[in-house]
Amino acid sequence: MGYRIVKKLPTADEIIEALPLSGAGYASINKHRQEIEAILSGEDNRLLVIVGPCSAWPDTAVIEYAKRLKALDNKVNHALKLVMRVYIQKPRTIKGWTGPVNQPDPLSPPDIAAGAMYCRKLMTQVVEMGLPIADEALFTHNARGFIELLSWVAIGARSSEDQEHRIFASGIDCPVGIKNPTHGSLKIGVNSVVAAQHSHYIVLDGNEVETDGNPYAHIVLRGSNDKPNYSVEHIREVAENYRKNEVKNPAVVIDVSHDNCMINGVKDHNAQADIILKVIDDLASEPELKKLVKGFMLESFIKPGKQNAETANPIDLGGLSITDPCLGWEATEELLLKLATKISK
Ligand SMILES: O=C[C@H](O)[C@H](O)COP(=O)(O)O
Ligand SMILES: C=C(OP(=O)(O)O)C(=O)O
Repeated sequence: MGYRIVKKLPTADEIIEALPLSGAGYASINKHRQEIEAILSGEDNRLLVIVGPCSAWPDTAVIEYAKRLKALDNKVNHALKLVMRVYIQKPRTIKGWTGPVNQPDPLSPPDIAAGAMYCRKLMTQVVEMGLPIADEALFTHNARGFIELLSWVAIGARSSEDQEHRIFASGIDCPVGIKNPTHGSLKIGVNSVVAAQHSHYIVLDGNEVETDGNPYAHIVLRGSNDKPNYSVEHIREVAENYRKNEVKNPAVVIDVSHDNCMINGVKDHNAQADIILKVIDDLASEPELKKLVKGFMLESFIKPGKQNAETANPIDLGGLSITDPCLGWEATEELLLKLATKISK
């Protein structure tokens, strides 16, 4: 075999038993999922905003961010449904740190047992604060113990055409946003949504299993090849593909980070705020498309920008991203207050 066993890991049951979630925590997840489903189906007119750090590290800064987001939520929840990114697993374009779930200290060697405990503890703490949380379902074979804690799940741009990820999305009881693939085809992005909305037969724990199909699967536009895809034309192309495929609960979320915030080949975290406001303005004269756009995603942390964990000396532990650059807290707060006012008019 082309691998070596490093050590035995705790089972998902052992991790859950060591770091349980309260009954109130589970009840709040159910309520958040239902509210997000109501936004996606058009019953609730609020905008879904998935916001938070690119990667959930370090835990102290993530908790500090969650406290600030919770306080802001009290001011904007009449107009916005905030969901915090607690992203514990990171895909890479080629290679690099794959998130705290595998390496809870990015400056020390991987330690998956410690990573599981770090992530479950962090996620349960944020859920117990009453905030809904989101993560990318990247390592799907390793999902139990984390996936139940989420109120919104992403399938990433590098995974969206992958059959295992589509089928995984079809079998989870949680709204799932599927990114357009990195090469940008919106037709393939919509195909992924259609696949996730259908049921599939798979092998699971030695059983033949039929998944239910996920009626709340929707596309997330994140740009491609250094170019944006949040224009009215791009949204119209999704709408046409949705119609042809009779997609249930047709919805689009626009991720204003990633290739959507590229300026001259570099991610400009500050551009995220302007893009959201521009999309809202552009949609004002497109009532049908406006109905389709149910929300936004942005990458935001306490401090603006990013640092390189390998070269930073000393590393900043106060909420400065070690993966994609993030909008800082002050700019995030200003943007979300402005957005809530703008859409309430
Ligand atoms: O959101 C994070 C990154 O865009 C994604 O993980 C890829 O990162 P990389 O291009 O730095 O590898
Ligand atoms: C990696 C992410 O996005 P994408 O899959 O769009 O690159 C992310 O949202 O953290």
